Amino acid sequence: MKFNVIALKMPGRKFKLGVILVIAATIMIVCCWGAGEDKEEERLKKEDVIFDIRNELDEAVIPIEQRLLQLEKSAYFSTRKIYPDVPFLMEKDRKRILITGGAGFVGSHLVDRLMKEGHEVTVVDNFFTGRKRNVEHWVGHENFELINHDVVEPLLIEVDQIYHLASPASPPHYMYNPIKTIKTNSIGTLNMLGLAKRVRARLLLASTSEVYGDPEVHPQNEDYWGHVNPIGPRACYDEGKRIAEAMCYAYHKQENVEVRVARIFNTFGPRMHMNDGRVVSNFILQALQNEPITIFGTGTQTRSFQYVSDLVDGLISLMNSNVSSPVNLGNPEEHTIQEFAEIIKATVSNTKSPITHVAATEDDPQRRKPDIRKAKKLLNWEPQVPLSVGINQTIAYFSEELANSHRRKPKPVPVS
Ligand SMILES: O=c1ccn([C@@H]2O[C@H](COP(=O)(O)OP(=O)(O)O[C@H]3OC[C@@H](O)[C@H](O)[C@H]3O)[C@@H](O)[C@H]2O)c(=O)[nH]1
Repeated sequence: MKFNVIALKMPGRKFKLGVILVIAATIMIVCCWGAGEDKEEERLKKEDVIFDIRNELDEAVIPIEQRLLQLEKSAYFSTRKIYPDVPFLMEKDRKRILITGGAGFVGSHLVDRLMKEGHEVTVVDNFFTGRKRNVEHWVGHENFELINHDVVEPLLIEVDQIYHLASPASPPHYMYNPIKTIKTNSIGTLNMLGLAKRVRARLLLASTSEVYGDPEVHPQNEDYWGHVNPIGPRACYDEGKRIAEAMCYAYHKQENVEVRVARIFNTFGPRMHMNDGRVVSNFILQALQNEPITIFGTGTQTRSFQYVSDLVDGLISLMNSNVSSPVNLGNPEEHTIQEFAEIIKATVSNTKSPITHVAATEDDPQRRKPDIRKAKKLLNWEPQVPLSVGINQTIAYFSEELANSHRRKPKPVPVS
């Protein structure tokens, strides 16, 4: 408008100047306009580039985020343990139970049964022959506790019942450190009886058919006093268990401690140690690996084998009974060791193992078969699992153990 005013006031030259100014202004405006357009274009381009980068980043990041989420979920579920079903017991029915040697072969099966009944179970084990893996499926459960402790040292813990199983039980294991075996069965039992006395708990001692030694009475009933060599290689165990029984009855008489004594005959089943050294695990492992089945001596010596679940039933019945005198727990089906080797050979499919004889062991009991009339009458207990069923379960267990141990074996280093 100002240009026009000038132009109007000064016609001629002034008009030209006005026109020039108008043109210049227009050019400026157009230029500025053009520059503005360029900037806008640039901005849009930049936005496009940013958009593209974002898209590419999203494409790369989203799968990573999803994978992380999956990993988080799986870590959560793998650390969140699924326990076997445990019923809720009312306070008056729920017992606090201590199992010494509870990570061992028999002990761990007893743990399973008592946990599944809904009791509070504390395991004490020094892991000499026991293994954490036998009870690891309960670790972390609110009703379960695992204590690494040697019963040779005193222990103070509030419980209602004590199953005292702590002791090596296989001949090569208990002979490996005979002094320790004696200490475990004598001092260990003394400590547990002292605990039972203090907290007014009932104690069940896992004694053994070995208290009958190399028996002159057949089958062995609870009244038989036994035939034990007190200075032989087995003495650490059979005399150890005899003193443990004597201690139980001394505490019972003198201190009114409630005691139960189970004389356990040969027992077998899953969770026996690969290096257990007893006849059942030895023969099965030899047959599975096509190695010679080694009979110690002539093979005419006899044994009667019970499956571990039957023993667990018997132990619980005895603990909860009012029978304070010793009770045999075993399966009376008797076999010579030669027969037993043949049974294993016939049951392990496709085995090429020959049956061989090696030197007899010193003081090996020649005949053993439990008289279980007392358990039948007073506990209404007798074994339920036939030998063939138990053997098949145990073969399946050791096959799996062998497969796992081969998987775990390190690969041989190639020779360069
Ligand atoms: O490889 C073997 C192992 C063992 N045997 C024989 O098989 C028989 C049984 O021997 P084990 O080692 O299995 O067990 P034992 O009967 O000698 O002792 C057992 O008795 C009862 C329990 O208290 C104990 O678990 C254990 O001491 C013995 O006659 C033994 O000499 C073999 O012929 N070959």
